[in-house]
Amino acid sequence: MQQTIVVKIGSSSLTSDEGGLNRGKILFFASELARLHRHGWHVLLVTSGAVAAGFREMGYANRPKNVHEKQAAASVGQALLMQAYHEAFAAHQVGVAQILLTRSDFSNRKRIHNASMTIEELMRHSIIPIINENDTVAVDELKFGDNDTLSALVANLVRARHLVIITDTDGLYTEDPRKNVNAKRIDRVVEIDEAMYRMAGGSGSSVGTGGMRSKIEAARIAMRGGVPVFVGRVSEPGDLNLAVEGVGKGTYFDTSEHNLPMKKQWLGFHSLPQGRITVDLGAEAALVEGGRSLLPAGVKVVEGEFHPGDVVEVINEHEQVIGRGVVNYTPWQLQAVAGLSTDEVQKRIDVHRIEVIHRDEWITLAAPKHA
Ligand SMILES: Nc1ncnc2c1ncn2[C@@H]1O[C@H](COP(=O)(O)OP(=O)(O)O)[C@@H](O)[C@H]1O
Ligand SMILES: N[C@@H](CCC(=O)OP(=O)(O)O)C(=O)O
Repeated sequence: MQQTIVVKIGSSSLTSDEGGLNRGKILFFASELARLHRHGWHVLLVTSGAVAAGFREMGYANRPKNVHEKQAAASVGQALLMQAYHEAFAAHQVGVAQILLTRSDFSNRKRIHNASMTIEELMRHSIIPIINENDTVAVDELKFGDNDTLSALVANLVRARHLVIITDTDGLYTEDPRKNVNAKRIDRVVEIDEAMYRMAGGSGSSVGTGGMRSKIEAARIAMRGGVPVFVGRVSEPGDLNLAVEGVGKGTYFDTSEHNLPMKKQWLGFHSLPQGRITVDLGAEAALVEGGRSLLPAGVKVVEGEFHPGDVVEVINEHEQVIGRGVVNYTPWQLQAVAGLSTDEVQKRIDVHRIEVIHRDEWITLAAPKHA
């Protein structure tokens, strides 16, 4: 069976700070990807660069910050981006297709199933799907913002053998290497913790958006889906092959212990929460460290209009998201019994299940606290 590889290329690798596409770089990446394709891989490309490619043509001097300006620039730039890839891949007799996705597509089982069927059909015809966020319709709170997270969700969706995130630095450093020349590269990561997020700064260029922080977040999502990740530089012919062979210029995120069942992947990374529950310290420890269910006693605040069976986000007393789960109560039931012992709850209301969220329908999203 052919193996699938997802490659994400960031704006900083395709364009310049002044805007506009760098055609030389597009030709280079197309030849690197075509090489993998020839070697028998199913290749999926997740590419940024639409806003960066389009803003000059729109008449803006710099990358716009306002959402509508960005969306307009992206709709000009997306066409330029696809045209450039189409020409570049045609030189290798490889066809390409455009797929634009938003987070809400991943939350809807039917839509994501359709996207996945389309991708399979394209791959059967040896066509490379080129994926970007659908910037025109993505509303603020649903936006991936950067494409790192999108690439991880795609990699989990197609059960990729590898996710390669190409950027303009050769991996994750102990600090932003643009700010501290003495920062050291981390060659291999087996577990992502809070200390790692603290090492990562924002974007180093004026065209990129996510910085290393969003790459770590992407690596965390992909690792939990069982997909190993490489984050680094691909700048010389053959570099992409080296990255896939485990000797690339970058950081490798290992997956040996991180395989989540599909149901929990959906819960954690694709579902769209319908409400928020704030829990106390004891409940946080029970959920995150004890692997236990959430009981009414630990509930402090209930927000949103959800129904039993919906997914809700759970936050701690510091307003940090600690995870998500399928809720068994309506908001009014939960408000009526928040903070009460199980005996008290059973006296007051009639619920199908006593657990607010059962541990089998829960996923922890907070990074482990050690280090
Ligand atoms: N700890 C770190 N290690 C490596 N790079 C970092 C770190 N913290 C911040 N960065 C910055 O992240 C940038 C890459 O992210 P970004 O500009 O968003 O690229 P892309 O467009 O490829 O997504 C690097 O140029 C670097 O300046
Ligand atoms: N969808 C946007 C992606 C925004 C972006 O800059 O992302 P990235 O370069 O991955 O940090 C675009 O194509 O411009």
